Amino acid sequence: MTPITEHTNLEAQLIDDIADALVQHGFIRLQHFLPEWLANQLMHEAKHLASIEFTPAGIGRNNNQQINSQVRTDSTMWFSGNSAPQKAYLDWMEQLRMGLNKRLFMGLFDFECHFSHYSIGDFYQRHLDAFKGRSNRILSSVFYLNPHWNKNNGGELLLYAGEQPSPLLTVSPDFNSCIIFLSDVFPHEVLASRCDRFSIAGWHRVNSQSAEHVDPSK
Ligand SMILES: O=C(O)CCC(=O)C(=O)O
Ligand SMILES: [Fe+2]
Repeated sequence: MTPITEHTNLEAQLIDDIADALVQHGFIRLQHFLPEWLANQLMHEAKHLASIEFTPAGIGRNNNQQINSQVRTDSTMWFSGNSAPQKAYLDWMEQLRMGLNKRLFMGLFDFECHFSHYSIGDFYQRHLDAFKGRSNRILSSVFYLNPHWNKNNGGELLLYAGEQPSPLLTVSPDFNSCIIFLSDVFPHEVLASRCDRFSIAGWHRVNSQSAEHVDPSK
């Protein structure tokens, strides 16, 4: 296996493609997003930590986080950056942050993310990750860690165009694939999963100090 210390760089071409897609469509779906060895290590870490470190996902703000099992039932663990695979993922997303700022002047300030585990029957109802002008979350990304996912497993992410009732995009949570979208543009939901489903949900944010309303996400 390739050692985790191997230097990984996001190709300029990939950042160009992401930037172009965000301008044109507001989202992009990517296969083979990370080097295979890194995706594997993240998958193993998620599976290992799921039973010992993950906790029921919260909804709401910092000090007033409530678990609302009507809205979502997954379990999560925020990245601390303490393990090599977490560091490598954060580094990858940092390169994306800088690349997008350079190309699109998005003013992205930082990135935060958590592992998610949806066990059998878990779902996340239709929601927006950010409300226009009221959140510092700008760009949502979901990276998937599920080899051999098939249609019978459910657990698709549905992405909607605004209030439209039928989805714009149905995303199967396939291993090493990723979806990136503008946080305040696309409502989305996770259909009930019929298998264990692992992912990393993350947000590139602008500086909350300069946001009109501060809306911490964790
Ligand atoms: O896991 C997914 O496909 C999406 C998760 C999500 O929407 C979120 O965590 O905000
Ligand atoms: Fe979301």
